[in-house]
Amino acid sequence: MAGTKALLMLENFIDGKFLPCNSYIDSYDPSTGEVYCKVPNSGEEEIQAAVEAARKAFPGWSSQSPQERSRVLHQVADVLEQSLEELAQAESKDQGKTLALARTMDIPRSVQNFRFFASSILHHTSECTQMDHLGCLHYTVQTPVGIAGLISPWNLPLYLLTWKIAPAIAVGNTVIAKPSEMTSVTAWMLCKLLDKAGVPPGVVNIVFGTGPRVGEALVSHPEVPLISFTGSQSTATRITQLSAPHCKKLSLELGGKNPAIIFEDANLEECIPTTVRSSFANQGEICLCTSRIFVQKSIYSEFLKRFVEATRKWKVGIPSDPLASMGALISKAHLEKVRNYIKKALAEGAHIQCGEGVDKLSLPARNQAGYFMLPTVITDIKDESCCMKEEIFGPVTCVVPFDSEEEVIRRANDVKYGLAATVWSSNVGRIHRVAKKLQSGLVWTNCWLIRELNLPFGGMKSSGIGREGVKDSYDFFTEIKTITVKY
Ligand SMILES: NC(=O)C1=CN([C@@H]2O[C@H](COP(=O)(O)OP(=O)(O)OC[C@H]3O[C@@H](n4cnc5c(N)ncnc54)[C@H](O)[C@@H]3O)[C@@H](O)[C@H]2O)C=CC1
Ligand SMILES: N/C(=C\C=C\C(=O)O)C(=O)O
Repeated sequence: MAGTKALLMLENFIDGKFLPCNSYIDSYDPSTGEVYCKVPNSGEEEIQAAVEAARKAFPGWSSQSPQERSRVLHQVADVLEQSLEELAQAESKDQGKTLALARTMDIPRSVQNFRFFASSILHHTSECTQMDHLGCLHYTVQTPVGIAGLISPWNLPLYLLTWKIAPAIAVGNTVIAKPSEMTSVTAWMLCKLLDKAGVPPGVVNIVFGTGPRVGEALVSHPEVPLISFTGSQSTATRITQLSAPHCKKLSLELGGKNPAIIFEDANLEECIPTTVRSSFANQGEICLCTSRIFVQKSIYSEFLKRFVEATRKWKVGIPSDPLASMGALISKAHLEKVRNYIKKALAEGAHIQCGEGVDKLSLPARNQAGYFMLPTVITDIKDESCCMKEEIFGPVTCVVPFDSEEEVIRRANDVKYGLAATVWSSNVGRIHRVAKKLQSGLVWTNCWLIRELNLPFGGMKSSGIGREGVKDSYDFFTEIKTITVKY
């Protein structure tokens, strides 16, 4: 038809070759609501082909020296860096995030992921003990597990996919990755760059499709001894059930209901802009985003006034708008899910200080069908509300007062999640004391999202199992063995 744009057709990448699929899934541009891409709707057949390719490549790749694998990973980082703009444009169009965020966060961090593990792989040491009285020496060795199954989400597509691929292949595994069917384009673009970077065929295989179909085929495959997953708790439960008969190694990085705790001695000049960003960055679609803000009563009114003013300046716009702080949410269904939480809050008697249903969102005509909403601040809401207990994963945050340190720690911990938290105070003793008592795997104090890749990343309680980082990822993607030598 006249004016019909050609759809972007993705293909699976198996054994270093692009292969078509016999059925496809529509993939949407979140800023327009239009189908612009077709993603392979793969299944067991494609997973079996990927397993055969990964199995064939494993001996060669795992026997390479760390130095050689490091060299290849640096080359992957180089080609990603050279394609930064193209990748950023694609990520923004596919996920709905602003182009500015893709340029400054998503793609640079994808590059860093490869560089980081290319370096760290050269510095791991093993352990050794002596039993001289028995004439024994004991030492450990760590070897790659084999074929790593990697399942990544739609919120930080290339950023989180490479956070799994890089360590997995750095230690000598081969991988089968399944990105989210909603954001598959940059993974497909990565495949095109792997050959250029000298990654041997079969080392990285990317199979596209839905979770229940191809995701479960990957999770259930007996030759895939390990699954690294980031996404929702419900899916993690399913993956755990399916992998249990095979006793697979699992890393589950799940969601959060992250508190910000703001004491009366906080530096509000720093706290407010950072807490706006921690609440609404990437449309609030980051597992580390703040969605509960506890403010000490003596400064509650001042904080709320200034926080609402600052939130109203957090501009929603089309992703290519250089002035936009926030783009479109990932899907129509997700937008409705987030909006329903706001309706539930209103039904419980809460107040909407700004955003959805209060302020007006103006968009160009071609973006009216896009999945946009305003950053929304809810107050006068009870701790028992679903908006204070459940992961909304959108640009919605609740602001509530508290009196004492003991009270706020109890309330902040009173959720099933335990991923991240921020604490704001100029009293360093209080910072250490509160941070230690919070049930969170990550606590940022007087800041947010300053990432130290060398240290463990992950959550407790329903926020997941396992950690990722230099030693944690190395230990996860390898099997450790203790060898005793009697002399
Ligand atoms: N990073 C995080 O913490 C994320 C949390 N979420 C939460 O999950 C909610 C639902 O988002 P979804 O995209 O549906 O997340 P999801 O957990 O269903 O999807 C994440 C990945 O898992 C795959 N998957 C889904 N079902 C599967 C199955 N049965 N077996 C194997 N793989 C499967 C998906 O295809 C995707 O690649 C969000 O609203 C948010 O609350 C979603 C994405 C990221
Ligand atoms: N796992 C997620 C974010 C990780 C961020 C990082 O490693 O810096 C998520 O949003 O699901």
